[in-house]
Amino acid sequence: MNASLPAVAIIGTGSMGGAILAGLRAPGVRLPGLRATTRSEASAAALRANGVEARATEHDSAANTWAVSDAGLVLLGVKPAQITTVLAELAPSLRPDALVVSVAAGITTAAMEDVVPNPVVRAMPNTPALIGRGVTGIAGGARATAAHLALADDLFRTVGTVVELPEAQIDALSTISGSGPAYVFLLIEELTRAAEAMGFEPDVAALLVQQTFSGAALLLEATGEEPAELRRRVTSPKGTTERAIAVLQEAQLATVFERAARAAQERARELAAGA
Ligand SMILES: NC(=O)C1=CN([C@@H]2O[C@H](COP(=O)(O)OP(=O)(O)OC[C@H]3O[C@@H](n4cnc5c(N)ncnc54)[C@H](O)[C@@H]3O)[C@@H](O)[C@H]2O)C=CC1
Ligand SMILES: O=C(O)[C@@H]1CCC=N1
Repeated sequence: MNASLPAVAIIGTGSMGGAILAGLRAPGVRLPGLRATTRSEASAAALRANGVEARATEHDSAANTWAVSDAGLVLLGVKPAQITTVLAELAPSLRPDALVVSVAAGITTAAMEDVVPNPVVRAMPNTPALIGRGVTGIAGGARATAAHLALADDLFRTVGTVVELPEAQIDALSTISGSGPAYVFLLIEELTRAAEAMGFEPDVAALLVQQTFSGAALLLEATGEEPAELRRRVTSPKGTTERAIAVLQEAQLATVFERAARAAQERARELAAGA
C-alpha cells in the first residue's frame, strides 16, 4: 500500500484505533508524524515500547491536546458515549484545516459538527483491519469536500477495502461488516462446540473448524463463484450435507441474520440518542 498522509493523531488507541495504527505503520505509508493516546498509562507505555509517540489521559490532562496540535488528520477511536466530550476537549487545539474522522457507532457527523468547526468524516471499519483485510464504510459530513473523503479513503485503504456511501447507510453497513466478524466468530464457536460433542478433542475440533472457515472464505475469494454455487458443490444430492442444511434451514437461518442486523441498527439509533 502506497499512501501519503498528513500528520495523524489517534485519540483512543484500543482495538480499532490500534488496528488503524498498525496500518499506518506499514511499509509504503508515508506520514510526517503519528501520535496516539489511550486512557491508561500502561497501554500508552506499551505503544511507546513499540516505537509509537504515545501519551495517556489518566494522569495527563494535556495528552489529547498534545496529540492533535500538529495533526492534519484526527482519528477518534474512543467509545461512542465519549465522542462529543472528547471533541469539546480537543476543539481549542485542533488545526482549523484538520480533518476529524470518527469510527464510533451511531454518532452522526451533525452531532460532531455541532462541537467543532472542522470537516468531519464518519467511518465504520471492522477488526480484520488488524491484518490489512478490513472493509470500511466512509461518509462525509456537511463540511467534508471530495478532498477530505479522498484523505479518509487513503487512511482506511492502509487497512483494507473502502466503500464510500451516504451517511444514512452507515448504521446499516455497521450491522453487516462492522459487527460481521463477531457473527462469524460465533458460528465458529458453535461449530467447534458441535465438533467436541461429536467426540473430537478440543484442539482437533478447533483445527477442523478454523481450517474449514478460512478455507471456505479463501475458496470464495479465489474462485469468484457465488456462495450458493460453492454450497451446491458440497451438497451432494441425497448425501449427508443435504440433511444438515435442512436442519439449519429449519432453524430459520434465512431470517435470523436480518433480525440480528435490525437489532444492531436499533442499538446504533440508541447510541446516537445518547443511550
Ligand atoms: N471493535 C470493533 O470491532 C469496532 C469498533 N468501532 C468503534 O470504535 C470505537 C472504539 O471501540 P473499541 O476499539 O472496540 O474500544 P476499546 O475500548 O478497545 O478502545 C477505546 C480506547 O479509547 C481509550 N480512551 C478512553 N477514554 C479516552 C480519552 N478520554 N482519551 C483518549 N483515549 C481514551 C481507551 O484507553 C481505549 O484504548 C467505538 O466508538 C466503536 O463504536 C467501530 C467499528 C468496529
Ligand atoms: O459493537 C459495536 O458497537 C462496534 C460497532 C461495530 C462493531 N463494533
